[in-house]
Amino acid sequence: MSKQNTIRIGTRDSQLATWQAKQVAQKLKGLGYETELIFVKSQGDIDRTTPLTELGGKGVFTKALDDAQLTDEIDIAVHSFKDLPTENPLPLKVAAILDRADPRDSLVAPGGTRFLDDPNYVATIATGSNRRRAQWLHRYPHHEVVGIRGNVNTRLEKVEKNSWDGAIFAAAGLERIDLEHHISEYLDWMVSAAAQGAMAVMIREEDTEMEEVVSQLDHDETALCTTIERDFLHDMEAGCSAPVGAYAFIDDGQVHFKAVALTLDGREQYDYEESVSVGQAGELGHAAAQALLSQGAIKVIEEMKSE
Ligand SMILES: NCc1[nH]cc(CCC(=O)O)c1CC(=O)O
Repeated sequence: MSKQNTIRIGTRDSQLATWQAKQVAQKLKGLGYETELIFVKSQGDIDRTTPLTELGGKGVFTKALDDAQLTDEIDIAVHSFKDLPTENPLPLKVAAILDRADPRDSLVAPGGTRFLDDPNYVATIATGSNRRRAQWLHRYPHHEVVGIRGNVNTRLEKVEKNSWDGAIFAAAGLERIDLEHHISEYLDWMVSAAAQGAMAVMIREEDTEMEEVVSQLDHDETALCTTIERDFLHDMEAGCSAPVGAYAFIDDGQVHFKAVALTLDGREQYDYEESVSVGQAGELGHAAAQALLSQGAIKVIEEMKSE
């Protein structure tokens, strides 16, 4: 790739996706490359009402970008890594995983969070995610969880308009577009989605020039942690809409990993927690899936498959 050629960066057109693509553009500029943004609408963005679980699940947000890449309309695509299916049959690959932002889930509660302390109050919480729903109901079995769809901005609007007590958002999504003041509480007890808060840059598999360019953006520690998380998700064979969480972080040469799988109603929860040295961490995601499946989490997967 000669530096005078402009790198065409494909992105969805939501505010968050645009912010993320601009971040990549800025980093590439810092390395001396010219870039241009190309906006691509995904089915998930066009149809904003059908629940994601019914829209065909896997890849509803990524397919349009994949197509644009395969037809050479764009050179690279910027994705929220958690939106990328763990299996990819296309001749495309992730060439860089960027330094992770805040991985946590957060609660937006326009009327405050005091209701959380009242064991008799039947709160209504909005989320479109089975993972968030199941973990919320596990902790607050007397609450009601309702579905919500849309990008970060439209979901926030819905929370302001409805009489729900709260809605759950990825903290990174709100922070990136300067909406973190809406966060009422960080849900430190909730296990995040695999790769939440991390961005991935995709290239065409054969594009060695782009690979050389983009791999300069890769962040070793984030790559290791998100690989463990996604190995776990993959082995749970549960897909992106499964009530499964996974989070790894590195501290002082140790990888700390937490994984969780729940039944959709949140009544049963299977937990895994392990710390190993960085050099030993390669199989951690696979080991966690093995452990949880043999403890009975196979039930979670069977439930997902019958949905
Ligand atoms: N599910 C959509 C999605 N994909 C990535 C993010 C936020 C940014 C990230 O987690 O990297 C969000 C919004 C959310 O979950 O609230």
